[in-house]
Amino acid sequence: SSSHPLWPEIEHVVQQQVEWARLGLGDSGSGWQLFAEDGEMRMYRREEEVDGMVVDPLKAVHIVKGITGHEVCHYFFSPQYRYDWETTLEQMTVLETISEDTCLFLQTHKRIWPASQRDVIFWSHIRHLPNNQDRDGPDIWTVVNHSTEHKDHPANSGKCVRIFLTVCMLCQTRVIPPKDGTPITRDDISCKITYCSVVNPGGWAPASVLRALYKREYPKFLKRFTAYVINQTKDKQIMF
Ligand SMILES: CCCCCc1ccc(-c2ccc(S(=O)(=O)CCO)cc2)cc1/C=C\c1ccccn1
Repeated sequence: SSSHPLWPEIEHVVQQQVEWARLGLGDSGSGWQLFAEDGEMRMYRREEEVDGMVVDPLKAVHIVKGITGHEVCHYFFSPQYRYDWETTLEQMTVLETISEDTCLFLQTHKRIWPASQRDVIFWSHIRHLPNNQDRDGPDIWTVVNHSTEHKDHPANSGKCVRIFLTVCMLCQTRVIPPKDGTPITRDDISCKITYCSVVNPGGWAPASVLRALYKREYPKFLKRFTAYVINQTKDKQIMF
């Protein structure tokens, strides 16, 4: 609810991330490097370091047929599906359900040798930004995940190194209604996904290890997640 202490930060970060996700990749001078391509999926990163740590921003654009932005955000936000598609997850705890569109998560991720195991605490917020003003404007659904602190789980108190992240899953649904006026089916819909993430690995991790991990894990994650949504929704009513 809007009275929660995190609300002002949630409002600010969501607006900022939606703007960031909707920005194109700029010209080649903006430093974005295409590092993975698979069908309609294109993944870009920028090489950035903070205090000698790799914090490469990532931006992926993918167009997926047969699903809507609402469906993508529903399966990305809802805790009950996460173990089905998040392969690097070891443990997920919902620390607080702030409202039906905002949760607080604690996640520990599988250890990636030779780095030590990581955990993260983040708020997650799902939002529909309808295009009610101009009809042909984009109808957007988004989920923003942004790391935060929690009094019961101080950083680096156990075996895990605390990481920090901001993630935005932004979706625009496209519908091409059948010419003969028959009802819209999944063959008439597609979703343009923009996935942005900045992960600060917390403690030191070798740049080469991190960059190899990102190169391997991010394409796998987005392909697996979108395939999961297609499979979960294929025999269900379309969620617009
Ligand atoms: C040396 C280890 C560096 C840090 C490892 C790591 C931990 C967590 C996370 C991470 C990535 C995406 C999310 S989310 O999009 O919010 C979905 C909800 O789970 C949450 C966490 C990333 C990464 C770093 C790389 C990496 C990249 C894609 C997949 C797996 N690992």
